[in-house]
Amino acid sequence: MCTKVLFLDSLGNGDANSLRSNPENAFSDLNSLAQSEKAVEELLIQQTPMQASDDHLIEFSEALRTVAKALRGSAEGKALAQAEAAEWKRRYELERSKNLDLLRQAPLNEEANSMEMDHIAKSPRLHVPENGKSARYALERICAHEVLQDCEPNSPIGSNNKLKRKASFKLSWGCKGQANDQHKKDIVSFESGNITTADRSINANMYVAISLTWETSPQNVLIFTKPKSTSVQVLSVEMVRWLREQKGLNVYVEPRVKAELLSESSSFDFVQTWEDDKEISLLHPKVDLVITLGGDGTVLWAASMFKGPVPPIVPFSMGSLGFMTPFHSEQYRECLEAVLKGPLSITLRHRLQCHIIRDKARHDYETEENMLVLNEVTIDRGITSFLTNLECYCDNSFVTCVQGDGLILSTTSGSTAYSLAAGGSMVHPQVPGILFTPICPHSLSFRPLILPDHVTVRVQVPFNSRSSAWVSFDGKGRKQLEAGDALVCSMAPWPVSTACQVESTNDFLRSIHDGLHWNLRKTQSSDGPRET
Ligand SMILES: NC(=O)c1ccc[n+]([C@@H]2O[C@H](COP(=O)([O-])OP(=O)(O)OC[C@H]3O[C@@H](n4cnc5c(N)ncnc54)[C@H](O)[C@@H]3O)[C@@H](O)[C@H]2O)c1
Ligand SMILES: Nc1ncnc2c1ncn2[C@@H]1O[C@H](COP(=O)(O)OP(=O)(O)OP(=O)(O)O)[C@@H](O)[C@H]1O
Repeated sequence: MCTKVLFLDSLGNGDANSLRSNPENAFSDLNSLAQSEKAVEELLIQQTPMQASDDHLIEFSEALRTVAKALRGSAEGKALAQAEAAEWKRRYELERSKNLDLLRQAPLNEEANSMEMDHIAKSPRLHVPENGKSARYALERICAHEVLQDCEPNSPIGSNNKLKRKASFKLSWGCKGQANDQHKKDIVSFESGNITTADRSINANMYVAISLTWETSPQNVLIFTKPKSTSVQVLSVEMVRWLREQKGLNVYVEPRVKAELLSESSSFDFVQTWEDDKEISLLHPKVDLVITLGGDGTVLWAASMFKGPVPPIVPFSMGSLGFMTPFHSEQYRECLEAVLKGPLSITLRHRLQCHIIRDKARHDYETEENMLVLNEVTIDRGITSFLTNLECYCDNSFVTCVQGDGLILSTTSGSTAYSLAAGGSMVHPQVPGILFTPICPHSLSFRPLILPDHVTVRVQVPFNSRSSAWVSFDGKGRKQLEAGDALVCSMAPWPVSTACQVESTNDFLRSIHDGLHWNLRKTQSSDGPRET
């Protein structure tokens, strides 16, 4: 009897605890559980005569066997999920590094073909980051801005006319951690116009005000406008004319806007556009500055046009809310004068890169394209009435299973959008992090989380899910996730810089005060009881 009690204790507590404390050992735990279960059976067979007269003992032993089976089932499930998570992670990392390599190589190869070595010799001073990068890095920087092609009016974006330099700029960080707040530290050069997130070892929280200084004057401006708005159309006509006639800039617009301008006057012939959406990928090397006329949706739209680095964006507010649109359209001349002259304060907004991995295409080399979001990626139940069943992993750790209407993975920029409506916290857009916000979870204890920016989040629809789920990217481009499909999401290396009216923190606070009337309350009068 004593032996049985000891055995019960080790099975009931020891194994379950080791599973909790060290999930990597799930497979070895499985073995020990299987052995334990077998031992229970053997014990029951050996001792049948004695237990036949002891009904309670039999009942107890059967209960024990059930517990052992349940534990084994759970450990099996966990081990499989972990093995699968590790495999997804491996595949994702492999693909990610391959894509990054391709990205790094692409401009260099293109440039090597089209450029003479004397261009390199003539290239201006380099600002290599202080921590030092390889010669290859330096060569990339030299090459990057030399090969950009200029376009004659009316020619499509990609046509090769003559070599032209894209305007270069540099960013500097006002460092609050120093004794003197005015201290500025150059982080990286932007001669190629490619803004890439700075070294992660830098304590991002120490840096507050980021300022952009033009090293050469911007020449090419791309304007995105909210469609079907008369006020926006009127302003765009005026602004394009001013940019050309007063500032002598090349202006690019979307094909729809060019048609609108031409219907206004044939003198807008100088405005450049593109014919084929594929040419949009050539926008970045051409454009020094992006202007948006609309609300936050137009900023999201503009950012979505750039699948890699994004030129600085100057967002004019012509909508109702405007968290990312600090500039007033009435003063566009003064604003643009100041921006073109520089230096200007910017908010460096992080983006998430998202990737769907289809179970059906598990063994295919080709996978779906990466999506970049400035606000958030949402996984929801779509039109089905079933609860979502979403298994979430952060790197290799199981986070939780979302049973409810869905889940929002948001940037800190998007923290004031859908995530806020679902109960997530508002976070300053320059704080690095990924918001993990459930939508109507069917559990009282499911509070939103904020994860660090270096993690990879994987959301998977399990095979036993009752329904599929739907993914949308900044509220657009809905895609279905079938059972077995997964969405993998991590911080993208290409942030979006938006110009500030005053400075990043000031603009953020103004937007939550003006846009949301955050914590607006009548001030209590002094006319009443006081602390004595
Ligand atoms: N329940 C909700 O609050 C809800 C539901 C769906 C989508 N959205 C948001 O709408 C965004 C798409 O915007 P849209 O303009 O294309 O669609 P839209 O025209 O439907 O506008 C959605 C609203 O969200 C605001 N918004 C967008 N980004 C914001 C941000 N970063 N901070 C604060 N407010 C923001 C816009 O100003 C707009 O008023 C999605 O990314 C999502 O965040 C919110
Ligand atoms: N250039 C564009 N081409 C196509 N669609 C666009 C473009 N710019 C904006 N949109 C879309 O138009 C919609 C409305 O845009 P936006 O949010 O800028 O204006 P708004 O709704 O008036 O602003 P607010 O919500 O602040 O009142 C968004 O869904 C956005 O994606």
